[in-house]
Amino acid sequence: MADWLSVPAPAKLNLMLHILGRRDDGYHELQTLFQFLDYGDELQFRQRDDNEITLTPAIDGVDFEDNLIIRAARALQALSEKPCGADIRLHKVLPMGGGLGGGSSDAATTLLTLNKLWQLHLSLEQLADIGLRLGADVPVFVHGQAAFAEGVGEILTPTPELDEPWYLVVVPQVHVNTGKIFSNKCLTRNTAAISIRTALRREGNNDCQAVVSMLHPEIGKALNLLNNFSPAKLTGTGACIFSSFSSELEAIKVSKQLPAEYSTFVAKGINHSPTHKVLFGPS
Ligand SMILES: C[C@@](CO)(OP(=O)(O)O)[C@H](O)COP(=O)(O)OP(=O)(O)OC[C@H]1O[C@@H](n2ccc(N)nc2=O)[C@H](O)[C@@H]1O
Ligand SMILES: Nc1ncnc2c1ncn2[C@@H]1O[C@H](COP(=O)(O)OP(=O)(O)O)[C@@H](O)[C@H]1O
Repeated sequence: MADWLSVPAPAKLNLMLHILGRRDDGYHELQTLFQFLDYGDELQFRQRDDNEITLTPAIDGVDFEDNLIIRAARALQALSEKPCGADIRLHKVLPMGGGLGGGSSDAATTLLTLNKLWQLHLSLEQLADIGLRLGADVPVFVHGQAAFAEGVGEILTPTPELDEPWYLVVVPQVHVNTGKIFSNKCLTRNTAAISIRTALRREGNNDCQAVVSMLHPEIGKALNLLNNFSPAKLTGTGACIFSSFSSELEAIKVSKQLPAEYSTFVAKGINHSPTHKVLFGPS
């Protein structure tokens, strides 16, 4: 029996998120700055000689074939001429619908790992194209580099020069439906394009913040509270919010001053995905 291979699926933050317009297919043109966190889910893979894919444990409320891990595995199986299967274990840490990209990161880790185990020799570009069909955020996890993203999130310019602070992330106990935020009539959709240089100065906002705070007042409340300590922003379409700090200690200190009912974690911003470090070695 083959050995288990453990591979991380990190979270991401959207350090800014501007909505520039809406395309004919309903998707929105964005500008966003992605950075990874040294915090996330963990997947374990064991190759099988038959065509079976197993996944344990199941995620509550997500059907087996709808799980992005299974959808990613199926997409690669369809491209293989020989039988290829895998047993997959998932240690889920990231909140679902939290704007931390957990599902997309799980999918990207699955694409990268099975491409290697099944010796499919697909390029990162090919895997990112497959990933984009699973979700707009999958390509950045496949490429594994902090990046400024345009289009619907698939036109990526790596930003290795981004500073790597510590973040305090607050996890409101709310599930935000991304589609509902993008279809809300109050959403701002006409922000002027900015340069990467401006984004790297962390001057951008999150255009979803007003609508998300209106639909989920508890998120607005958490933003106001965290703003008392350090400027706070929403990641993606929420629900999570974050502030940056120059040290881990400072972030922990603020987390201890928040009401006890707030669920929080502290993590470091990183420009290179730990998934790539495990699968391809240090860059
Ligand atoms: C906007 C971001 C920023 O990171 O939000 P989060 O999901 O991370 O919060 C993501 O790109 C989201 O990516 P993901 O969550 O994979 O969204 P998808 O499944 O591709 O799309 C969900 C729905 O959101 C809308 N959508 C998504 C992305 C986009 N650029 N324009 C859109 O209008 C579409 O209605 C789509 O049906
Ligand atoms: N492996 C997975 N992990 C998380 N969510 C998944 C997964 N597979 C499918 N989903 C679905 O994708 C939705 C978005 O999940 P997630 O990526 O965690 O949130 P977000 O895009 O807000 O960061 C979930 O609500 C769930 O229905």
